[in-house]
Amino acid sequence: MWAYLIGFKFYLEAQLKFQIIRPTKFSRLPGHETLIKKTQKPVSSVTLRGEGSEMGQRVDLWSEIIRSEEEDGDAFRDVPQVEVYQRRKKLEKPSAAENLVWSVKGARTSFINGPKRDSWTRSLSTRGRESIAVGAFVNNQPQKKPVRRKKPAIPKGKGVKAPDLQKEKEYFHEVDAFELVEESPSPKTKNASTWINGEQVVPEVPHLATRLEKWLISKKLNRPCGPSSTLSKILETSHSTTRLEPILDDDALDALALGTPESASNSSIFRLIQSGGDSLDAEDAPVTKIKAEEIEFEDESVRKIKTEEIDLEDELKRLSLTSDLASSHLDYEKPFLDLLSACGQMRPSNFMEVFSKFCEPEGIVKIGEGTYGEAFRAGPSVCKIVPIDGDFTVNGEIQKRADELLEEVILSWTLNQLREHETEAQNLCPTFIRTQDIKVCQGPYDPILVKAWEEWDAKNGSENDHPDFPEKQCYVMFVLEHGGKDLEGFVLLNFDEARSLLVQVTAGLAVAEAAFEFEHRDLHWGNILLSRNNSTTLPFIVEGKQVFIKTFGVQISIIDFTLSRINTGEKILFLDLSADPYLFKGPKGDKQSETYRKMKAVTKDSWEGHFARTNVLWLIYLVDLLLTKKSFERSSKDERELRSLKKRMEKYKSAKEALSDPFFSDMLMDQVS
Ligand SMILES: Nc1ncnc2c1ncn2[C@@H]1O[C@H](COP(=O)(O)OP(=O)(O)OP(=O)(O)O)[C@@H](O)[C@H]1O
Repeated sequence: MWAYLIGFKFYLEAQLKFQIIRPTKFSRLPGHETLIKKTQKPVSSVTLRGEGSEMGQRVDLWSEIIRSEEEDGDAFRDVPQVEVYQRRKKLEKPSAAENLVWSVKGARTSFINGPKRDSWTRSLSTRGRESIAVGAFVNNQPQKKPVRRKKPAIPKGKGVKAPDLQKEKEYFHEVDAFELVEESPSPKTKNASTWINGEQVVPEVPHLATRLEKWLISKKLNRPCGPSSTLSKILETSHSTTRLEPILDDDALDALALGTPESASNSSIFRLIQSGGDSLDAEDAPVTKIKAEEIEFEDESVRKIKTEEIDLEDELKRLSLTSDLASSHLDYEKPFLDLLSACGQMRPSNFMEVFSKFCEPEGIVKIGEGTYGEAFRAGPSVCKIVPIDGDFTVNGEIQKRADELLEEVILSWTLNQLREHETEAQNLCPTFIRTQDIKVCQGPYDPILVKAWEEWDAKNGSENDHPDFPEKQCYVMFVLEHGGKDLEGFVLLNFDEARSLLVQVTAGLAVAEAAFEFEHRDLHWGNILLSRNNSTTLPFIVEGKQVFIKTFGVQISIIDFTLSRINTGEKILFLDLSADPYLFKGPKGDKQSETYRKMKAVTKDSWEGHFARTNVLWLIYLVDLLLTKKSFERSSKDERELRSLKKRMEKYKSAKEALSDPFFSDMLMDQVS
């Protein structure tokens, strides 16, 4: 037992030395007193040896913790609290002046300046992404306005007075209910794999560790800490190749609450598992499994305990780690935590950490911008940075909220499934841009990014605000495959390239419709990217049928799923466009704004339902665009063909139906040519 205590003592020293004071919101842990009470008995009477305690002196650690907490309660409350970033509220009704500003790109600030760009996009300042759970039957008829999913209220204040085990159970059930480690299988694809390959780490907050940390912090406030211990070094030099897997089921909860130390250690809150090659980054998973053989103790006396007390080491380390998690995670709002979790992170990264995985800093070049995102090329990838959760406008728009981005994250990962070549895949296409990674970042723009931004501005004249962000600013960074140039800027050489563009978009939408009841809902020419390669065909599978589509050396990628609607199999994610009346007030006769209005007519302004016809509306827009806005080598016969395609498309209800149009037939092949 003495060895147990030496280890524990070292642990405490390590904590006091290395613990960064991250004031936590203990009030968010209902019932923690109960947990402590349930777990205190088996470990309450221990003997401390060594520095700071007399040999053989028996110390009731939990009593000590509880007593000192009571004594220091007020002092502890004085620990400075880290401000929690507030999510924005829904916009008030806009002023009449704002109403005048139909958000033509480049005219976000005023009409007087005139648009800086030929094309325009929309203002969706009041839009809010919605999701609803998928029922057995999805009613596509106009429905009542969806009610935003309610999150359970986080208990405020410290006063969870009456210990009640049932409440704890409910709390954990509640936490479990919001975990994002859920799989999002497609309703119709065979690919029921997790959408992030099981890489998430769900930050369960262990009450025990929090309680201990609180005590440690209070101790740190009261006395200086000594030199580092060997144990602290072990804790510090954790391996990066392990990750956390939550296993907090009922049994584990029971064990944690009621069990002996043995049972508690056997059913710990986190199970440490070895991860594969490309799993979480070191900074994302600061967890290690300590093997007895690997531990090098400096102190000979401690060496003796090496083999017999390894479980204690594990437990102490786990406490340390989970204590870390607890303190950092309690500083965040629930939607932000969910977003972090969906991105496989414990905390936000900084920009350069992420960029450095793809290229040298000098290699970063800005390549495009949207209302919300700034796109930078980083090696073979594109990093799209979207500021979130700030309380000031960016590019004239209120910043998106973490929960809105979370849905876009889920949507992006879900669409990735359509690229997975599995033997029994029912729906497959390479049309939607591949999402390689998504990370939450924090901090001001790095000077390298600012420089890249300014260089692009000097050349192209940015419509966006100069990126001056505060320390606390958070962002979502989408790491995407480079899809090429957008249709607006891409020079189509001939009719073959144009019709390949059309067939690829149509087939891609048909596949996504079949797999996920997907509608893009914003397929303007900035959201279709094109690149040239040596391909002649690309493989698609639509509802189990394989086809090869002629490319004529041009491959397209669809981007920007902000307005998109999808049925992941478990949830329907969509943006309630009825909250953004300006979207439908674009210039008369403009094909893009007419398309939004036509969508509104089709959906009857009820956006949660599946209306595959919206995809056809964007196909018609594309044909129009090719006829009127894009110049490429074409004959009058080619133009006639395009016009009659457009006419026939008026009858189609879905991209799938459109795909069977004779216009496409000679571009769809059963076998590779
Ligand atoms: N994967 C990519 N490959 C190449 N360029 C890209 C990629 N993603 C984005 N871009 C460039 O960045 C621009 C802005 O991206 P995107 O449209 O996704 O941003 P946004 O803020 O959502 O735009 P919007 O104003 O339409 O809401 C694109 O028009 C394109 O030029």
